[in-house]
Amino acid sequence: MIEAVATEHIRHAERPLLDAGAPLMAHVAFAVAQRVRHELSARTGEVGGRRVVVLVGSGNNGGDGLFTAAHLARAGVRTLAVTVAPKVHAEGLEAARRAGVVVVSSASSARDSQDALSPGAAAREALAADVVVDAMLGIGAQGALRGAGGAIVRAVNRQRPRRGGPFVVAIDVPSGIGVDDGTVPGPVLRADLTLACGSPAPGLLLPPAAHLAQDVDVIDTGLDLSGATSKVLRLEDADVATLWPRALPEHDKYRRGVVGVVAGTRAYPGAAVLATGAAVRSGAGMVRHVGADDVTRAVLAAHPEVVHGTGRVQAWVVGPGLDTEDAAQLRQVDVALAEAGLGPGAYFSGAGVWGDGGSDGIVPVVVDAGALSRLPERCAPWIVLTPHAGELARLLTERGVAVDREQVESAPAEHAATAQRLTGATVLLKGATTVVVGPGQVLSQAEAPAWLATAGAGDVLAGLLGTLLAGRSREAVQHPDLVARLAALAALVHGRAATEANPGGPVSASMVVEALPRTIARLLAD
Ligand SMILES: NC(=O)C1=CN([C@@H]2O[C@H](COP(=O)(O)OP(=O)(O)OC[C@H]3O[C@@H](n4cnc5c(N)ncnc54)[C@H](OP(=O)(O)O)[C@@H]3O)[C@@H](O)[C@H]2O)[C@@H](O)CC1
Ligand SMILES: Nc1ncnc2c1ncn2[C@@H]1O[C@H](COP(=O)(O)OP(=O)(O)O)[C@@H](O)[C@H]1O
Ligand SMILES: [K+]
Repeated sequence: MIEAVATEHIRHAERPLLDAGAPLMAHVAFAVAQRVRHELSARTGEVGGRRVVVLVGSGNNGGDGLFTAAHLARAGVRTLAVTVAPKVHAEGLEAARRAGVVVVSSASSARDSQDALSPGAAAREALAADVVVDAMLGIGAQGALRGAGGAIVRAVNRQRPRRGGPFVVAIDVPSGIGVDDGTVPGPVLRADLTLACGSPAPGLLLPPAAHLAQDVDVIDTGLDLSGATSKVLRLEDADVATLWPRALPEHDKYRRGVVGVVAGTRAYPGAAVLATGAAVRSGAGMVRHVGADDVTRAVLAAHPEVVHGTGRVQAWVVGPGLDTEDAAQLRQVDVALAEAGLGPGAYFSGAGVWGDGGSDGIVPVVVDAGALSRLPERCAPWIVLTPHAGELARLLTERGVAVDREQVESAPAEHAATAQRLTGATVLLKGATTVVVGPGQVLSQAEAPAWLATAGAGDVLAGLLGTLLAGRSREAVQHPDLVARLAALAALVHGRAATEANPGGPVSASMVVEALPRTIARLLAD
């Protein structure tokens, strides 16, 4: 599991080390220089004589960059440091100059001096380099990258080819991202490699900034972050075996978990086929489908093991392909929501109301697509909402927070957290990076290949999550912390199955369903 702790905790953890004189910046610079040398040699076959441009800001991130430049120059790299602020880290500057780094300034105050380089010219230098080191801003960033740095990045972004071009290494974060919320308030140089100092900042895991950070590695600076409370988590493949509901010899099909799926209409039978198929193929003990007869016929033709009609379940999946005109189906959605412990109009007033939780009547529910409009005013945390950005915007607007899809996409974590607060439910917001917010928890998963943005993929995710919640139904109700993790687990496996279905190429939702059993087996064996 990757943990990105809020930058206030990083600051707090740095303090005692810096007060004790620990050479953190020297350590970071050495590690960054090592990686740059490694990349140069892997990409060009040599280190000496290659060209590196280091973009240097006013704070300690710039200091990291200047000491990195000094190391590289000493290794024979032709190193140009472009400062983007009038004042930069003094010792770093001296070290860089002493080592033979060519230092020029793009800051507006330096424009008339001999060592000045216009942002346009600096951008050309950067584009011609083998490696660019982005050391303009770290966790001290406030708002959009301003001044010469912003101008250089805009110019580079206009001309940088999609493939080829310089390899960009960001120190700590790509400069100018929202370090705690993952927003992208202005120009940012997309990094091919991000070397986080001590701990990744939350913005490296949260979209849309996460898409600009790509490959993230952490330089261990010895920070003690054990007291950090505010964080973003990302599950890794190694976490799957710990969280997955195991098939045990003493389990019969009921104990393995029964998933009830209320999905599909005559207009959209495919959603029911995909959601039930995903539930079956991810290992549910039994899957029941509730819907019109001809929809069930389509379901049974594809998955004969599905059982038609209602009965006891350990988790519900409601909403994929739902017809909001179908009164019978909507009634069944309301029944499922009522079985979560909170019927329409009911209020959740603390765990005590539900005794020890996990009694037969209380089961987790995945609420997708058409069923999102049936939510009670307050939900238990074991109700998991699975909207995409457009659906989340609608849900928030209905609850008095008027936002559109673009606003949700520009700050997904914030809007998912608002929805979590307003509903009480756990919220899984789908996207290229999927964000899950439960009470006091934020997780982010980025396994999905871009090919997964295809019709029906969301139905597959809902069915898969249904199996996970059914398999750990009681625990999910008794320990709601588990619910957000299971939702993130579903997103991880969904993304991995999409890759496994056709590595590097197009996938259909049905192909993802097909790939689930072998993907899960591989992840459990890892
Ligand atoms: N964690 C660890 O173990 C270690 C961490 N270390 C490193 O320290 C870094 C944090 O350093 P930091 O505190 O000096 O902040 P940093 O981001 O360099 O610069 C802030 C300065 O930038 C400016 N500025 C702000 N916003 C701006 C904007 N939008 N556009 C333009 N300018 C803007 C603002 O100046 P102002 O404009 O206000 O005068 C402010 O003074 C951290 O990211 C990591 O790299 C290592 O050195 C050691 C081990
Ligand atoms: N750009 C993308 N890259 C990777 N995965 C994506 C991207 N966009 C969406 N997805 C994933 O594809 C699925 C689409 O779900 P959804 O929009 O509900 O589709 P549908 O309603 O057709 O089933 C979600 O799991 C989402 O996380
Ligand atoms: K940076």
